[in-house]
Amino acid sequence: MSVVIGEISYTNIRPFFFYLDRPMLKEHNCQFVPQVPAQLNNEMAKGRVDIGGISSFAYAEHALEYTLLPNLSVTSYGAVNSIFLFSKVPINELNGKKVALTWSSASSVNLLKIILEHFYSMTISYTTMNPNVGSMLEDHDACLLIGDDAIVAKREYGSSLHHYDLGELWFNQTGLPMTFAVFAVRNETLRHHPSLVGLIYRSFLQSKLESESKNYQPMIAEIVKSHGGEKSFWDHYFQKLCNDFGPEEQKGLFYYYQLLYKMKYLTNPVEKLQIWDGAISK
Ligand SMILES: C=C(O[C@@H]1C=C(C(=O)O)C=C[C@H]1O)C(=O)O
Repeated sequence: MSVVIGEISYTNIRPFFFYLDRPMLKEHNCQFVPQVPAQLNNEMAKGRVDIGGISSFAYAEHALEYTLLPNLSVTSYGAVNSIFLFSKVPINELNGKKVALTWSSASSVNLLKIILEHFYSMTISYTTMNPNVGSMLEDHDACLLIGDDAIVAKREYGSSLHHYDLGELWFNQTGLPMTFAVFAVRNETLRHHPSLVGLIYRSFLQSKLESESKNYQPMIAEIVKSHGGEKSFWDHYFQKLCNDFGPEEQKGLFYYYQLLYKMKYLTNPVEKLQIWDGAISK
């Protein structure tokens, strides 16, 4: 039986995948599934993806069925540079208005609800749509995009629309980092394949460390070719993202979960972050 690895199809997850020895992992019966976060969240919930990056919100919905992998995340301390609310009016004029949300996200969609409803005390009407600013704003006052869609939209609409970076709005209100993606494994997979989970974990960690030690340069060279944009943009983007998942990142994430539960966007509270402690020994 193979172990299915979820690979978020956005550039922000690349440091964990760029240096993976894929042929070796495939020999160990691993399979890779590249999809946007909302699809991976769903596939993991259905048991069709076993391990990999998912929206941090999806972990909260399945905290009793999944275990988090330590030291791995997509986190920002302040501006994340790829999660934007684009708006026709300044953000403080959005009360009672209509906001379109990309269907590809879970963490950022719920973070936006915290920001607008809790921090700004607004009532908003939401619609979930394809991530296309033009069609989203036909009938809405603002729209949320994430990942590479948001990076491209910022190039096009950055000077004509108000735009707000959700990582920055969160940090200004809380002083805490925001973790958008975590690495999780289904508890069932961990029970059946503990040593393979260990091998996959160490491979992610090693790829992250190698990416960092090379200052992301070989990876950025590829991204400039495949995605366009200035090298200086990508340098800044990856320098600013934090890929750790230690006590400070966990504190920010836990506070996000507490607010979501209070606002009834989570049915059950997350009592604790269950983090794998067998990572090194297995
Ligand atoms: C930083 C980002 O984080 C992503 C945002 C996610 C979400 O909103 O659910 C999920 C995974 C992350 O890769 C981004 O997409 O720009």
